[in-house]
Amino acid sequence: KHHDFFAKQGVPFEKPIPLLGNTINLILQRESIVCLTKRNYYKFKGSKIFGFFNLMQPTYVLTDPDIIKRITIKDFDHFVNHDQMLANLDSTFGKTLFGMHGQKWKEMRSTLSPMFTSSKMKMTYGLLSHHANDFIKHFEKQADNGKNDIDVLEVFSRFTADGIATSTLGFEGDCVQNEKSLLYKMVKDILNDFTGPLAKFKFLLNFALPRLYKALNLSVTSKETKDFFKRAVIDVMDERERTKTTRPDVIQLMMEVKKGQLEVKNDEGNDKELDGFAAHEEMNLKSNVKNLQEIVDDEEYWIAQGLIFFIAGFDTTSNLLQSICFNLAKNRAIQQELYEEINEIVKTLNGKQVSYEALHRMKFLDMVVSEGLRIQPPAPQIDRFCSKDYKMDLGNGKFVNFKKGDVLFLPFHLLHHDAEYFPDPEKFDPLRFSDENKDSIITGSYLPFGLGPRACIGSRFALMEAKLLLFNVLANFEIVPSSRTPEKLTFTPDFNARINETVYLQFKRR
Ligand code: HEM
Repeated sequence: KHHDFFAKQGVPFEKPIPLLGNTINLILQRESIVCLTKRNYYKFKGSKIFGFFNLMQPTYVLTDPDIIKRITIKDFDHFVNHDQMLANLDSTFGKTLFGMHGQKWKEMRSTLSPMFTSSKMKMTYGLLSHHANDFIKHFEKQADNGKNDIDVLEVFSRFTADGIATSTLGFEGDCVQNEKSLLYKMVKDILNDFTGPLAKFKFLLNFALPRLYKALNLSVTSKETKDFFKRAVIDVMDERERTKTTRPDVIQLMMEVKKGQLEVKNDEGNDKELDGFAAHEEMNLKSNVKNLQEIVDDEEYWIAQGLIFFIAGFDTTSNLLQSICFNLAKNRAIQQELYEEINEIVKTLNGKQVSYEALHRMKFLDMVVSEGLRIQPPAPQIDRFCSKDYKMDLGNGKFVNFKKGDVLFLPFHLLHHDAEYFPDPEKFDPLRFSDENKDSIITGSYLPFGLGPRACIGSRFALMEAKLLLFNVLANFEIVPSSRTPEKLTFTPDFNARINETVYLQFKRR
């Protein structure tokens, strides 16, 4: 039906096959979405944009940083939302910040953003650093018991699950200390809800036959998951209200929002000096408040936010930590330089935990984390949905007319690995982010947390968590490859493009 969609616009594309479009290799699980897009990224790079048939859905792939900047920042009003498909997939997901649309999204975003400023992060830092201590003790015990070849994603997932539970949801998860932790089982189930084989089937069904999907009343989030977040968010709020207890976490901030006691100012409480290079700077949305009361009174919205903070926060950060540790094990000189920076601080601590300020002032640590986010961005691509027609000037005498309903892809991973923006892109080189070099990074070519008003709301939390864990791990252990460490990291052959290999590493006590 849409066969000539791109041809009419003069946009280059690869010939699709009926029904499956350009996704045959994805469906047959032969290659990942990243590898699939990569071929055409280089073939059509000169055109700044190319077409891709995601099954029957024509999707524009943007390859030019300047165009990405215009779509995500300057002309954001035309591209406020993500693809509606996600909201249709699951009604709870539709109420998360990620799934919300238009005016309601704007109001929710400006309501939630004060929760993620650096001043609020400092507030939750104490809870997190307590977990970092537990984590190190656990690692030491493992090392003493001779267990020294560790699946790093598994342990880091346990740490990030505990981190999100304690500082976002307001309870102790006990995932690191207790192998059989209930929360960790829940976490695995949630991940499976969204990435398991049944989820893949539901995604496909919703994509190919949306009316049938709706008629069958299917959803991705299971009843157990919804019940869990109801208990973790609504019941906890009620309990605190009843017992008049408070705790420095996101639930508390949500309670303040509900009562209208948290001031809604997007740029409040940020400390640029302490934010990492990759941190997203929140933008003022200037939205007229129309729906806020309706949102605040609907408990489904708060359950949904608990869910999205968890999904968006725990898997991404643990994947980032996995890739950084992998690269540090492979690049020992870089690891040594980072250790020396850490050790300078450790010497001043007298056994105490590093402070928020000292952690965030560490330059080399920030460079290593920024490079980790470049080489293996946990979200390898993201979409935008055109909600108002838009004529894009490609700057080479050509124009593309985006129509309401069009879907666009921003291929973060490919831009991060494009030698035009990052020379010798496969090399793990934190110096790209040194004071001398970082200003030459082109906006729109480095997007680990996305760009513009819709970028990741939790970037400061993620950076704080990753830095805190790396600090503690490297202060106590040297990371070395084991005989089971993979040579390189590749992607799962599917749309999720997760790391395919199990990354085993050894942690030697210093
Ligand atoms: C290394 C860790 C993380 C990475 C790489 C990451 C990356 C991203 C990306 C790429 C987006 C989409 C941005 C766009 O469309 O331009 C996003 C959105 C989002 N992230 Fe993160 N994220 C991380 C951690 C977190 C954490 C810790 C939280 C919460 C505690 C979080 C909450 C969210 C939410 C709620 C959204 C949707 C924002 C909206 O649509 O307004 N993320 N993230």
